[in-house]
Amino acid sequence: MTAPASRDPVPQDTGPPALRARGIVKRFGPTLALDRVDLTVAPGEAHALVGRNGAGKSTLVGVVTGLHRPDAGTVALAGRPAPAHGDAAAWRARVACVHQRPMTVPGLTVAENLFLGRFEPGRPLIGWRRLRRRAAELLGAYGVDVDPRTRVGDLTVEQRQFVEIARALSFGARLIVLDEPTARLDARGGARLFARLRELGSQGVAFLFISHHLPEVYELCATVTVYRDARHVLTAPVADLSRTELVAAMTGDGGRPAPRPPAPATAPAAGERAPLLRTEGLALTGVYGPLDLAVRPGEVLGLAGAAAAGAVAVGETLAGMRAPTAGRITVDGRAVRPGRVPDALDAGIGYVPEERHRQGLVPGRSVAENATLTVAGRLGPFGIVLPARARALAQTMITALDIRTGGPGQSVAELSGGNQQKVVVARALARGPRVLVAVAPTAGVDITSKKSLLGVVRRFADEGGAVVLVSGELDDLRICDRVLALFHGRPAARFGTGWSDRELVAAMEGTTVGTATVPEAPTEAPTAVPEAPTSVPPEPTPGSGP
Ligand SMILES: Nc1ncnc2c1ncn2[C@@H]1O[C@H](COP(=O)(O)OP(=O)(O)OP(=O)(O)O)[C@@H](O)[C@H]1O
Repeated sequence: MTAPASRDPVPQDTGPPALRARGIVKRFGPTLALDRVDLTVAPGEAHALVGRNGAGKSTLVGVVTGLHRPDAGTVALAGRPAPAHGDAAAWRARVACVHQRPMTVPGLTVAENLFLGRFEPGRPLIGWRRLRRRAAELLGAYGVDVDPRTRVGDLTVEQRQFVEIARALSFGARLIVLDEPTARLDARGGARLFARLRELGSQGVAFLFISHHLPEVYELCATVTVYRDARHVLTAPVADLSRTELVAAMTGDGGRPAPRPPAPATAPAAGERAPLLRTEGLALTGVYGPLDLAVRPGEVLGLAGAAAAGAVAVGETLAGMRAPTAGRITVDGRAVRPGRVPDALDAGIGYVPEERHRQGLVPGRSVAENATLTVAGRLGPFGIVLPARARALAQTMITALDIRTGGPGQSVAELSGGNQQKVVVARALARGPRVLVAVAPTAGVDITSKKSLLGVVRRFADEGGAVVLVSGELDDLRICDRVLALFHGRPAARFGTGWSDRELVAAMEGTTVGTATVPEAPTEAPTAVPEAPTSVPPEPTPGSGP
């Protein structure tokens, strides 16, 4: 991405900081989300802001982008005081945030989105043709190769992010906040994004980078700031801080150990080896298949691949969210009616969706209500939910999954992103499913919680459940007994335990290296039934995994 020729490149380390936040305090009711925190980002600097779920990162982003009014403290952008709270246009001209979730309007074209909010009332309207031409010029100037007539909803995540960055820069912003920008990109997409960010950085554009993925912090950023429990803990050059030191700063000394989660309600007898979940010829035309999967009790099957690989759609089909065009699904030998969520639930399939904001949570409801949504029928007579019972069940889940919340009665909308994700997992487990289908379960979850959450998934299997874990994250896939890599919806390679990162990434990208087995038939089911339970790799430890 190259800046337009008219923009003078700003040399690094000159001029006032791109961002200077001092003594920021922000409360939400009784919650102190930020306690006198500071943050300074130099021009052209890529600055990481890291911390555990609930540390206050998103709140700080809200304050420095004009979304939240701080209770105390000052914000200056490029040496000038930040605009007044509520003056959205003025904020947009100074700083922009590229979120995990699209902020662009999916139904509008790229051109329309680029010029959204740019015309003030009373100013002459611009013709569509001119709008498209100007959009093409703007995209060209920033090196974004996208047709301005494309609907934003039809863009890939990567293209959408580039459009959002180009849009922000065209408004004049020289500070861009990136909130987990690589969470939904594959490895190549992430590399392309970083390359463009570096280019922009060399032209003086500063980035505030929020990520739970520590290797990315080391790869992209010069400086890192750590917040913990609403406080600023440290700011240091990334090169001066080892991974262990960084994790220690994030977790502090009082890192709570992950308690054991409740066992699945209907754990099958040990030694039962018939597949619990099976698919036969499962296919969704143009997306994936046909697929023959077989997952036994005690097993975690990984489906590796980004959304484009069809892996997410397989998960959605198993959960009844999508009707397949062919094939069938059985749980414990019984056919599950396809395309219906209630039937999948009744068959014992628990589901952790990818898009927790869209599919996962009811925002206005409490943690207890959300966590127990799928078990309402069991929480009291005649379908009446007894709040005390719901709260008690939710409290078990809060403890088991280390959900940082004021209590079961708190609204989920008030939780940090990572803690919301844990509520989604809690809900999937609340019903005591026999099969768990989890799509990108650790997205947005901090390093310590990630470990405990993957531990929960692994234990669910160890206690007799069957798991299908759909993810492009290598750390997620490390807990799997077997991994099937999909490419364009077809099995590209399968692995037992002990694969190398390079092998698996290559398989997800459609090439094979090393010891991967390329399935001849469209099946991943092992030909021989293992005699003993497959070995479980050790859980990632803080410091050894991101
Ligand atoms: N709108 C809100 N109402 C009430 N409390 C809130 C609200 N937004 C955030 N909080 C609380 O403020 C604290 C900080 O949350 P924040 O979202 O800033 O954390 P975070 O570091 O971004 O976490 P994550 O990594 O999980 O996204 C949390 O305790 C959270 O519950």
